[in-house]
Amino acid sequence: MISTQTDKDAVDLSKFPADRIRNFCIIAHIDHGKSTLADRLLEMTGAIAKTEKNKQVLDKLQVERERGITVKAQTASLFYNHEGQQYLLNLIDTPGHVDFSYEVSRSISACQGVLLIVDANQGIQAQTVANFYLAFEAQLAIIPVINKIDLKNADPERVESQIEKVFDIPREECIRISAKLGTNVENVLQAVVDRIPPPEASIDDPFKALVFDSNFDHYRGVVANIAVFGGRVKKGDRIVSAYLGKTYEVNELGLLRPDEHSTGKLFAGQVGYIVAGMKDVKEAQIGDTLYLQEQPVEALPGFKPAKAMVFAGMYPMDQSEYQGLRSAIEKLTLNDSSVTVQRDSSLALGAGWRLGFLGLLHMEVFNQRLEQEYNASVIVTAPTVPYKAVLSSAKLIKNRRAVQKNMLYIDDQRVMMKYLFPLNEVVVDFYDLLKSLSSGYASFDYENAGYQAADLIKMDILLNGRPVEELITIVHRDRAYSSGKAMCERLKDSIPRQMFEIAVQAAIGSKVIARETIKAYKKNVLAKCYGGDITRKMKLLKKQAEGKKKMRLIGSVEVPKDAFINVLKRKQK
Ligand SMILES: Nc1nc2c(ncn2[C@@H]2O[C@H](COP(=O)(O)OP(=O)(O)OP(=O)(O)O)[C@@H](O)[C@H]2O)c(=O)[nH]1
Repeated sequence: MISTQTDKDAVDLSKFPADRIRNFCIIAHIDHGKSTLADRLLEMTGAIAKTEKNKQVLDKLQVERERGITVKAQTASLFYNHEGQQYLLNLIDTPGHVDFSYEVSRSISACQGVLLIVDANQGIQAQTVANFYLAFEAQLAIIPVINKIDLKNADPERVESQIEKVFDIPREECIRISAKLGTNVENVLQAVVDRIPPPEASIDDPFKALVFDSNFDHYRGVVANIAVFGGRVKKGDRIVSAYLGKTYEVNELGLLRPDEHSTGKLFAGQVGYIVAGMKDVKEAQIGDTLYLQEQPVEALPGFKPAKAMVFAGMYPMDQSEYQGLRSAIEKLTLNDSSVTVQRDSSLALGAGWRLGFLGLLHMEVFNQRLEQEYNASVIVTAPTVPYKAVLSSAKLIKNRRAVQKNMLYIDDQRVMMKYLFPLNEVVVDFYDLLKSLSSGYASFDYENAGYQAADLIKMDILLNGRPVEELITIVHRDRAYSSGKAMCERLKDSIPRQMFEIAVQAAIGSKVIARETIKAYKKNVLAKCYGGDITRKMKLLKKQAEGKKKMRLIGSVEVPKDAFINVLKRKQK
């Protein structure tokens, strides 16, 4: 699969004191070419062979290759000869999408510098700005790289002006490259050595390492990626995780090139992986500090657990698949500690879970991985965002919509605007709408601005006067009517006629705001079967009985399971 260099067994890490190490990551807006540049850097330093097969080497997951996006940050150590010296360059590839900015920030905490990639045609986009600030606030050296200069409509001049204006970085510092063709990529490697400072880490200090990523391996348990901030660690050492205070023995450790390459030890300034018998990624929390049992140190600052912002119900398509889905979700969350899982059950969909994600793409990727890697068929309900409810008898608070915070002209064609939005408005279809309204030109990023009071109400859906628990939604008062009406219409289309009339209503408190009626209809499956064929009659009756099994009874109304799925499921794009 991935061909690695042949001298890989001959690494003497003690030959790399901290001053000949550079730890950096590549940050950019989505699709600006991070993974392509990473591939070129790997090729040029001999970590991988130059073949078509090695496209997007750092994007290991199937979903990453299919969607062409990076979800999980990957790390690779590269050896680079510069002016007669050999350097160890630790490259951390990072995801570009908003949902994964948490992964970017933890990768950044292991680095001293970043390559900030900007597409020569598209120029600065929303995540270019968001990622720049993550690096800027962490006081990292920032090397602006203008990529895709081979494109016919590339305009590196204009992008350099944007970089000067928005980030206050002199245009002379920009490196123009084509990651695809390899043009000027050598200059990027030189700039990494010349402009990024080495890690300030002394081998004489006690061992101290930052966990910046972790994966779960079925045979070895947790494989944690660490940046060694001081001292040294070797196989057999007893280490402690500062957060949980648990002690472990180091079973294996080494470099990622990008495949694991066991070295038996790691020194100050180096980045690598460590296996120490941890059973769960929650034992190797991102941002946690590791130290030697006999040399306790103060934990590194800035530990910040990931926070779920979008929640959705997940149910097996059929309850007989519950165990299988449970084990698939467990396995997947073993690798992704940012997903929260709570058991849930629904009258309509049976037993399932309520899962929390960093954002919508994160949720979609999780779902796609469940289906692709675990062959699970899942019903995903409409996503919701967290609310804080103040229970009071009457007073509801003033309606708040998007509020403009500021505006900056990046150049004569582009403007950057900041708004305060209710998260609920953003997570569902805002991004798609923005993209289609702007013919794909606008880009968007968001960060959590905390809870804000809003005029939200609980909306019930009633079937013949009986509320259906799983269809309760929280809506903005202004949207209640349209969303109630849409839900009633979708239910009407999904519930078959029955022997009595069915009222489908949306209500707020005791007030009905929308109604659809399903007319009575007596379905006699035998009507067409006059004559004597008894086996055919039996067959039809059996089919009808089977159909009934797929129904749920709400009051006296039989509701097909599909109806819930149709109403609860997010609209397919
Ligand atoms: N013409 C041209 N295309 C490029 C260049 N670099 C990357 N691309 C193309 O741009 C697209 C996106 O490149 P990726 O490397 O996947 O982008 P990315 O930034 O890693 O994307 P995410 O990981 O999803 O954030 C791919 O189709 C690449 O082939 C370049 O220098 N020139």
